Amino acid sequence: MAYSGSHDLALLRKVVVEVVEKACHLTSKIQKNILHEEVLKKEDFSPVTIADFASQALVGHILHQAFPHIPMVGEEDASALRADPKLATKVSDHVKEFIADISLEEVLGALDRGNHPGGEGTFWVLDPIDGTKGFLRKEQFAVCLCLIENGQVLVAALGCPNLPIDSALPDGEKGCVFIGVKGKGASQMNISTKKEFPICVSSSSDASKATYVESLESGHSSHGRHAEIASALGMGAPLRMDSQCKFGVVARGQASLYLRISKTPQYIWDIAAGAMIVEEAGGRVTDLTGRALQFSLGRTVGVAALFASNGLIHDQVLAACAPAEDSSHSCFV
Ligand SMILES: Nc1ncnc2c1ncn2[C@@H]1O[C@H](COP(=O)(O)OS(=O)(=O)O)[C@@H](OP(=O)(O)O)[C@H]1O
Ligand SMILES: [Mg+2]
Ligand SMILES: [Mg+2]
Ligand SMILES: [Mg+2]
Repeated sequence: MAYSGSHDLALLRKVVVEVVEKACHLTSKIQKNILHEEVLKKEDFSPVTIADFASQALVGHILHQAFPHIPMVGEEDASALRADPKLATKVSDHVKEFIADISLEEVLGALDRGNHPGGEGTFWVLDPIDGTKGFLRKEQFAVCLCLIENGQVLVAALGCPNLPIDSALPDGEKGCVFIGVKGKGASQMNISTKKEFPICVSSSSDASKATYVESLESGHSSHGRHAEIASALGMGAPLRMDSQCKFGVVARGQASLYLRISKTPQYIWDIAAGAMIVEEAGGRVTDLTGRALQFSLGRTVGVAALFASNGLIHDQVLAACAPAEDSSHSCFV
């Protein structure tokens, strides 16, 4: 449906793509030589690195300069860095490579812009590095940014620095940005050449011939439950990959289904940008009962289990989910 609100979507798109590209360059550079002491463990034992912090500070600062009145929901904040001045300086030095005159206090302030609670209204949603474990393995990760207005994602970009540009050439050139604009479709841009082309989901309605994609880490979603659903649909082995790159590969038709059956409510920064890009590419994203995801509830979407498909096989997947799922809050099996 066409957007009829007051935002200039073309301007938003330009800023979103530029800032995601910058964050891709910054994070890719850090990824090459990241040191053990540049990785911290969060309270939930998940990793966070100087690259996550630098990426959020860079994006938070640029967005604040361009749109001072729009708040941001971001995965990270500055609390760990305020307690570790040496690490804070490292982060600040990386951000300074892109914004020469930024001070350490401005870097920390830009990071803390991520503390917005979400809900109704207009705000940015940022995952400065999605798939931090993939980032540390030197595999897939994504910089994920979108703008949400009253629960609707208006503009979204997924920067995927290590994803092959052409899925038929897995050893070929890497680095793409997936872009979606509400009502205007989705596209894929080559990070180095800036060449861009429209993308669409796969046109196959035969679920048994479809490829599905899931998280690499079995702790993030239930590989066992996914396998049961895939088996009921006659599908073969999954493609495994870290991060919201999974939404990108569904959006460009490389896979027809992304299953994410977790046990904890999913954060909006892990889902919103990728889900909108799949929908703009012609696909569908719902919980396991077929309900649309809600991005106006706060920092999570309220459900633990969801999937993205090419749309054509969506009802078959819902039927395959139904026997064991009496609600969208499914559990590990
Ligand atoms: N236990 C558990 N359950 C559910 N979800 C979790 C869990 N642990 C982590 N996370 C979130 O998963 C995000 C990474 O998801 P991925 O699909 O990239 O995982 S994987 O790396 O492919 O395994 C990851 O995002 P990042 O923190 O941005 O990497 C987390 O938000
Ligand atoms: Mg994390
Ligand atoms: Mg994430
Ligand atoms: Mg993250």
